[in-house]
Amino acid sequence: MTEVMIDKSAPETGHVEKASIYVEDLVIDFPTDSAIFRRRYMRAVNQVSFVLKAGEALAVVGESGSGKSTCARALCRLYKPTSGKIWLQDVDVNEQQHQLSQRDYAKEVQMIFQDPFGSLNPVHTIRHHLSRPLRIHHPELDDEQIEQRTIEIISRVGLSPAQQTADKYPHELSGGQRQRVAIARALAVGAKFILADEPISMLDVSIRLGILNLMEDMKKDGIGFLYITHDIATARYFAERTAVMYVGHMVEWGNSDSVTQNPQHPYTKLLISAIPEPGIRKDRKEMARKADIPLWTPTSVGCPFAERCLSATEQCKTTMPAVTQLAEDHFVRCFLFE
Ligand SMILES: Nc1ncnc2c1ncn2[C@@H]1O[C@H](COP(=O)(O)OP(=O)(O)OP(=O)(O)O)[C@@H](O)[C@H]1O
Repeated sequence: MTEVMIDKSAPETGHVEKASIYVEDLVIDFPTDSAIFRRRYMRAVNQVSFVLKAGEALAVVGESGSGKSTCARALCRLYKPTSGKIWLQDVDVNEQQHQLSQRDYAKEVQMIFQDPFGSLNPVHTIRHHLSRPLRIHHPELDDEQIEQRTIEIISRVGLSPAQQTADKYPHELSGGQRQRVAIARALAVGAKFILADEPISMLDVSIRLGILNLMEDMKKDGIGFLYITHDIATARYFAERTAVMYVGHMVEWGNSDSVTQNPQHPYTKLLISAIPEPGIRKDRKEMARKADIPLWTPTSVGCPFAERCLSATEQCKTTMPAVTQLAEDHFVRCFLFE
């Protein structure tokens, strides 16, 4: 696999110099029935574009069902895009002709999940969980080197004493320790990108920061993160850039400080209003209309937030707003800014 970095400019993501994983107009439809003819579909992801860069994090925030995990799964090649492209460096990862093997791809891109226990095998020790990917992805290493690397990686993710941890089984570790093992496994593979799907949401509040700080350290080693979260406050803490998704659409994105400190899209404002602040009572009823989250289909039109938006006009119900650039790295899809 070639290591050449491509130079692409992503119209929807601003100033992109050295793209690493580049997602262009990603669309993912899922069938909603099993009819052979006239099968109906829902559109889980619609025209999403973004770039993941080495050594940086992009946070994707939004409510449940907004298409965050579907994007990550498509990046892992678990779902094939209905349309749109995903590039790893200069390779189209879904290109049939020069098909990148899953093993080569997994070496670059790994996913970690909300529930680390679900991705660890209860009958195997931590040593087994880490030495196996080392053996598969680094066949040049002998047994002694594999043991040495295993212990190094366990220490690297902050689990000590490393030798004793290696002998433990997943059930003997706490939730936070298990998430560190999941991260260690991505390191054992040698992944350059980690797709972290709500990696701290199931953990005790007291240990969440430790995991975020570990991932922050890994950015310094050049690892790029897609950080999926409901929690816009941690997005700002951990990620350089933030994209806000609603019903499969990216509605606002850019530099995390701008998006979270100076939100412009009515939906981003609503999300931020949901962050609890001690001593301040907020009335979210004033921020949006009560309406069901729409089921988006390939034939849906307009802005997905129109039904809930207090500023919506007739135009919002029939036409998708274009992208407006608000600042050097701050973009929004909303007629209020056109
Ligand atoms: N394999 C699938 N088959 C059919 N529909 C799916 C599938 N995966 C996801 N969906 C639907 O796609 C939409 C987006 O789901 P997705 O899991 O990506 O959202 P999310 O933002 O990650 O939500 P959460 O935060 O709850 O994980 C949802 O309506 C979901 O029901």
